[in-house]
Amino acid sequence: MSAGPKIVLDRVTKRFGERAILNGVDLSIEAGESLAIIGQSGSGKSVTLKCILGLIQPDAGSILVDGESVIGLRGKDQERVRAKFGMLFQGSALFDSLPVWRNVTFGLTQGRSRDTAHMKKVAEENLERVGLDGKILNLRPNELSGGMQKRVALARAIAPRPEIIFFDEPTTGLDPIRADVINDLIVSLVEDLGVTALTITHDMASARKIAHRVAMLYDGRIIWEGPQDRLYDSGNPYVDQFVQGRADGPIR
Ligand SMILES: Nc1ncnc2c1ncn2[C@@H]1O[C@H](COP(=O)(O)OP(=O)(O)OP(=O)(O)O)[C@@H](O)[C@H]1O
Repeated sequence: MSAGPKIVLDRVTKRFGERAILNGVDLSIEAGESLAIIGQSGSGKSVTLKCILGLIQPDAGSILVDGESVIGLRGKDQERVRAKFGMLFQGSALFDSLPVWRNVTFGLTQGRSRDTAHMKKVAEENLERVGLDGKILNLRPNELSGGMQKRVALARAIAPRPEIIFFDEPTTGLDPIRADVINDLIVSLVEDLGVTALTITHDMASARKIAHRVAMLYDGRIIWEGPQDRLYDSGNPYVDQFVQGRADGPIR
């Protein structure tokens, strides 16, 4: 493993047809760091994430994970890099046709049944880590509340013990109290498991709580980054307008 940053994006660009979405994104995330990317709808947060995950190929620039270029990887190399990643999807993305325990262990078994007793135990351990009781092992996700589904999705994301976890809008769809419970859980998981975390969100309370550092994406670039406690005191008019949700300001 390299001693440098865990993830580095250098002048990453991506256009779809005529539209330049990423226009030279530079970003560096240290091992064990939690970084949140904020930005308007359509600013390219998900595209950035997909570029790192290898789901979208950037047009130019480089993306390194542990010092290794991840652009254009295929086959075994791609699998090896993807094994470092865990993902909490927006909306949880659980399989309603599978019981909770199979959802949680999905990344370990790829959906194939394998040593049921052992996998149930693994699921129970991971559910415990997110504050859920083993009694829900055999329930289907659609029998659970949105907050519980989010926890099950978190348990699934951590079950393979990834080195890097991506959180895509982790609090979307939750009321402020349940959102805060999820934020607290994410903070403790990141600390306890020592993972590197990258979150994309429009929820400022979540960004401030989850992240050590926040970066704002605007007009295809990272226009500001700083410690989370500077978010409301950034001195940057774009960040100010965005975090305060004002209609007037430099953002059109
Ligand atoms: N595969 C694609 N083909 C064409 N356009 C795309 C594709 N993926 C994303 N886009 C466009 O790129 C822009 C940025 O999308 P992206 O999903 O990254 O925004 P976002 O910042 O994550 O927004 P939100 O906060 O609403 O999720 C959007 O205008 C979107 O329509």
